[in-house]
Amino acid sequence: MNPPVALTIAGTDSGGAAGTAADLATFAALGVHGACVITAVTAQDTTGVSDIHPVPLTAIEAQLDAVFDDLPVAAVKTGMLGTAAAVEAFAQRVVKLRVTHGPRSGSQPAIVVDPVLVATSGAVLGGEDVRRAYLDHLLPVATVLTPNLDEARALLGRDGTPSELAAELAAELAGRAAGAAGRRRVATKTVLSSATGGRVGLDTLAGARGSTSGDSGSTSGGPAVIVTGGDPEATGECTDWLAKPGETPVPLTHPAVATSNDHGTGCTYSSALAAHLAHGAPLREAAELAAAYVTRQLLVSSRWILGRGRGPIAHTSPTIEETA
Ligand SMILES: Nc1ncnc2c1ncn2[C@@H]1O[C@H](COP(=O)(O)OP(=O)(O)O)[C@@H](O)[C@H]1O
Ligand SMILES: Cc1ncc(COP(=O)(O)OP(=O)(O)O)c(N)n1
Repeated sequence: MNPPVALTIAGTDSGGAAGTAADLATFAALGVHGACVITAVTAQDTTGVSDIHPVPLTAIEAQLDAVFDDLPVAAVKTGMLGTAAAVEAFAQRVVKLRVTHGPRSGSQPAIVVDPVLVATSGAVLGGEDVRRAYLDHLLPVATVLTPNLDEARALLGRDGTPSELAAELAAELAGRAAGAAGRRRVATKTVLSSATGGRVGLDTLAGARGSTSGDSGSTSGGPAVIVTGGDPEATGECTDWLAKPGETPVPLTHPAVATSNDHGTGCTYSSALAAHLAHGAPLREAAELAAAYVTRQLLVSSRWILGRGRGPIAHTSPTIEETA
């Protein structure tokens, strides 16, 4: 039987901790075939990022064409997109997929957006124009986004508790999704109407709204939001907050691992989430399974001494570790 397919759209990390290295290893560990679209090449190690080389937009588009024209992608995870143009191009692709397939065809991928802006080392991986492009274009059409606390604060431009930030982001994006859907509905109707001699299916119009079916994401037209992190050192626990538009945020708590080897944790979490969605898990269950996977991998690497800075979260096979 074929495995589900997940796609990562992200940058490389030459140190093998974050970016596509983390994403593809996580997909493989969770029984998913991983495809990858590279957006940027970074020179990076456990101490920081020393160089960033963005991939030209035409090459990103060509990679997207190659994957979507050939593979049945069940989930997409976006990581470092690097430029506002790349963010916008992928957002347009998502809208096109929804218009082409319709919301109830079963062939629409879940879209997990890790809105990467700054690495733990402090390196800027996306500037103000990228932040704006996320808000204006990609986040409103996502299934779920997974900002850490700093990213949630940056996206909203204000501070708050993690649960407040999650709820406010979900509300803000639901508003933007509704506004964008209205504009797209008019444009789509015009385009499809002329292409079909006036016949426009209701499913097609609903698909252009960016809503998601089932429980892979939100229920009312905007993305779900998971603000990750919490304060593990203070409490011995990590709490991620899951918010869906119009619903009270839900705390998802798991044990914290005492470790400084956590480089790549956010990438690993969002990829694990995409992998479980690709297997068909409902969103909350996928989030809990993703946190459990991250916790296990942080435990595996907690005693490693690799590199001069914050070492990598483990991407080794748990089976090999457990039998060593
Ligand atoms: N020390 C830790 N022990 C267990 N889980 C952790 C730890 N640190 C982060 N996590 C979990 O890893 C996932 C990614 O979170 P986060 O660290 O906020 O990402 P990022 O690397 O983007 O800052 C979340 O589920 C979070 O709860
Ligand atoms: C190429 C690349 N993409 C993303 C990140 C950020 O990684 P993340 O897992 O969110 O967190 P850090 O541990 O790096 O802060 C990255 N560093 N490089």
